[in-house]
Amino acid sequence: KEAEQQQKLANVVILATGGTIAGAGASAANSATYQAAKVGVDKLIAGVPELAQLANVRGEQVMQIASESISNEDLLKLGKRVAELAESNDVDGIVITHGTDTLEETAYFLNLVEKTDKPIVVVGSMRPGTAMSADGMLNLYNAVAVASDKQSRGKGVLVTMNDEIQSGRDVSKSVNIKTEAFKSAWGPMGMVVEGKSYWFRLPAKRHTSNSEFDIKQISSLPQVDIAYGYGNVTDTAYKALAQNGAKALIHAGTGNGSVSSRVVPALQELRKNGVQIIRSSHVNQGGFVLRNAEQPDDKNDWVVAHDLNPQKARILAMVAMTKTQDSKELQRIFWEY
Ligand SMILES: NC(=O)C[C@H](N)C(=O)O
Repeated sequence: KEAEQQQKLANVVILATGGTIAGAGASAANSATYQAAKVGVDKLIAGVPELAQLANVRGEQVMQIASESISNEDLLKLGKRVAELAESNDVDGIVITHGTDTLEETAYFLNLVEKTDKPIVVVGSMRPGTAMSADGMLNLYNAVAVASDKQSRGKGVLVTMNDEIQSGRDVSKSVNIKTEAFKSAWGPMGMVVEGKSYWFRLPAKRHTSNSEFDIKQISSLPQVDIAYGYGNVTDTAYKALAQNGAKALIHAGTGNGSVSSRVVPALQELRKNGVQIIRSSHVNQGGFVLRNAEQPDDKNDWVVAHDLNPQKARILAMVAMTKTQDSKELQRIFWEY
């Protein structure tokens, strides 16, 4: 009977990378003061015995770090392991436990480079497992539920936080102290309640199987950096980043991705020297940067990130520049993904 039941369940692999979901604090009252990346994947799985009713679950520890320290090499390592598992006949879905600080970057990266329709769900928590009202257990339970559900196939990389199913492309950490930390300007795709998914929308942008990018063909990512726009800004950071080898600079601009008159000449000069200039916005609720609005992008040969926030624009620029150095191609990619 038990063997029969196991055969019916989906096979889900949990790839653990660290973060607060694997964090531990000194006491149950420590919801914000704790160390991330302390608990191993087997202990995480053992902490939620109900997972066994959703799927045949096994875990792998890919790394054990706080997500603010994730490097491009870490992204590639994780991406390649996900691709291997996705190709395996005995894997139906993949869950990635991850720190929340850069979860939106990793989820978007995988959304761009994994050539599979199998569900890939990235999940984290805002409180460590040792805290009162820890959110990691339920978030993980929800992630496994979504990853084992056939309805989740072909919808791009997903993020389950706070009972919501979000698109890995759109979602962003918007608050750093609440459990309802993850928001998308365009709304969640669905809800997951008591282990069941309820879907409301589909992503409109290219992703996974329909993407022109493939992790198996990417061996390194170019250096792309971000510089912030604000009152009284100077061009020092932009120039220093370029001097240090940045192939593209994401301008985390004010409002419409506007650029200070004190910075414009340096960016025009950098573009002439081959550095790609990509205008995004650092507004909190989702930017919307259009070509030639605020700045003459056609004349300057700059690119706009449209609705991608600066950190997501960095991910897309890196992935795109593994294939093209042409600014028009880059802009086409920024519209399509
Ligand atoms: N809530 C968290 O996971 C934050 C932690 N600094 C991390 O990203 O690893």
